[in-house]
Amino acid sequence: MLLFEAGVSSSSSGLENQIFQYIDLHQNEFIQTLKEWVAVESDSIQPGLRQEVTRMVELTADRLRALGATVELVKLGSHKLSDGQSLLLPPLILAELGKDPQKPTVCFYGHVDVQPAKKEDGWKTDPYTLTEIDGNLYGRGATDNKGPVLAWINAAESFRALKLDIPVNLKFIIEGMEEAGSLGLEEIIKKENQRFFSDVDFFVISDNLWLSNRKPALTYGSRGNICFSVEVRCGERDLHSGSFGGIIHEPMTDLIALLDSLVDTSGRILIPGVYDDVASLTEEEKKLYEAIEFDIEEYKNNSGVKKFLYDTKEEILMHLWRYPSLSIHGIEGAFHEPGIKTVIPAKVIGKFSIRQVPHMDISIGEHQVIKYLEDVFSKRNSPNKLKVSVPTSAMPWVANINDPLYTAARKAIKTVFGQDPEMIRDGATIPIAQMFQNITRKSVMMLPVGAADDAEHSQKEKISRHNYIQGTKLFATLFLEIAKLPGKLQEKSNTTTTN
Ligand SMILES: NCC(=O)N[C@@H](Cc1c[nH]cn1)C(=O)O
Ligand SMILES: [Zn+2]
Ligand SMILES: [Zn+2]
Repeated sequence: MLLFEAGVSSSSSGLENQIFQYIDLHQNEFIQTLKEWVAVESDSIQPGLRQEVTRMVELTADRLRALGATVELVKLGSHKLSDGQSLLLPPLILAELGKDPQKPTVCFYGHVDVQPAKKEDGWKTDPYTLTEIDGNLYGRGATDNKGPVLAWINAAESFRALKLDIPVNLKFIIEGMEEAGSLGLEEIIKKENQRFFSDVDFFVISDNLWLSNRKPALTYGSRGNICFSVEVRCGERDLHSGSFGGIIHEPMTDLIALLDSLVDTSGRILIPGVYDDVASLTEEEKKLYEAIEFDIEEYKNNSGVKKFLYDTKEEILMHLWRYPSLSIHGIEGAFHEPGIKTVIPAKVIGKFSIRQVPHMDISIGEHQVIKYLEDVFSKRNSPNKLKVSVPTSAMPWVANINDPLYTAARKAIKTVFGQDPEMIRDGATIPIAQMFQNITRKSVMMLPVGAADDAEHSQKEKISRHNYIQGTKLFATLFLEIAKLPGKLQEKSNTTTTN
């Protein structure tokens, strides 16, 4: 069996200690860089902030160049906004550090765009000023995903600073549109499959959280997502509700009825056929849920919500990971500011999404939803215009946990955190996971460093100093563990799915 020649000797624990010491000593510098990154309002959702996303991508490229990496900024073109205008997408980073044919090649994916955040949303600290309170680093993007991206870069930097050979070749794919559905990404992965990705052995994504506040996790699945926009329009301009209220079919009333028809009070999706293709639950899979350590009270506390739809650990985990869910996100055109405005909006757009699971199909899901909404709408006898569109969608992903990449990660987690990881799936969507697996047929793993209470997308997003610094050590240790793997094994053993 061929071993990757990676310069790892039997004294690798001494090597690890040397690297860990360096990381501990330089932790404040690593936090300072995270502070500089969080200060960039790289919100990919609001068109007015697109320049900041591009600036953030360029800052990341500078950091990679400083590491010694070769960096390509790939143009992704533009996309259409709902008002018909077209907007440039930020470039995508493809970078590489090391090209030794004797070493395995690991490609790291991350994103440097963030969800919107405003102090007025209820943040206790300014979302774009990384603020340390009781060992936690609060700020938008701290855990999703600037912290983990920097942890990976810090890990490589630590080898360089210590003049140690990095035992793997590193590749990076860093995007600026993940939070908006990874626009333009799939095309590039297809295009680069025979070039940039051709020599990649392993893909590592660190863009999710542990299941617990304390216990590390390794992730082998994520849900997909179909995002829907439902537009109802009565005319060209808003109307005075004193002059027209009571004599017209109001778009908002139609829209609320449509949105209200989607889910029942138990959380069940009411669209006919939605559950038809959901993978059936096997006895073997059932046992996986029973064996997982999961503190319902802790998870509830993290959410700030008093009661969940389900009471048992198994039901909760299954409804997060292996069953679809439907969430309503917002209404464009609705008057949402404080005060009273007695208007009838002429056009409103409702937004909701369906998290998909194996073996649901995106196009079947789209058709089911469109047909259902048209049926519900037709029963209202409204003369208004209904338009349903799908701005973005992504497929679910499940990997084979017996892949050697997972073995390497388990060992690295045990070394750094002193305990075995919880093997988990994630209820969120990482569009690139299934793209990597489908297109490249290589091993894909998600290795989170953030804890369950990191409040991704929320008003108190944070990463703890501990997790950021231990996460940096984890990635450095992973490089060493991957270098010890038997070569070429991964060709045989990826892409098998476990539902
Ligand atoms: N950190 C991952 C994440 O939050 N991903 C988004 C991606 C997405 C899916 N549909 C639109 N964006 C998520 O909401 O899961
Ligand atoms: Zn993310
Ligand atoms: Zn996110």
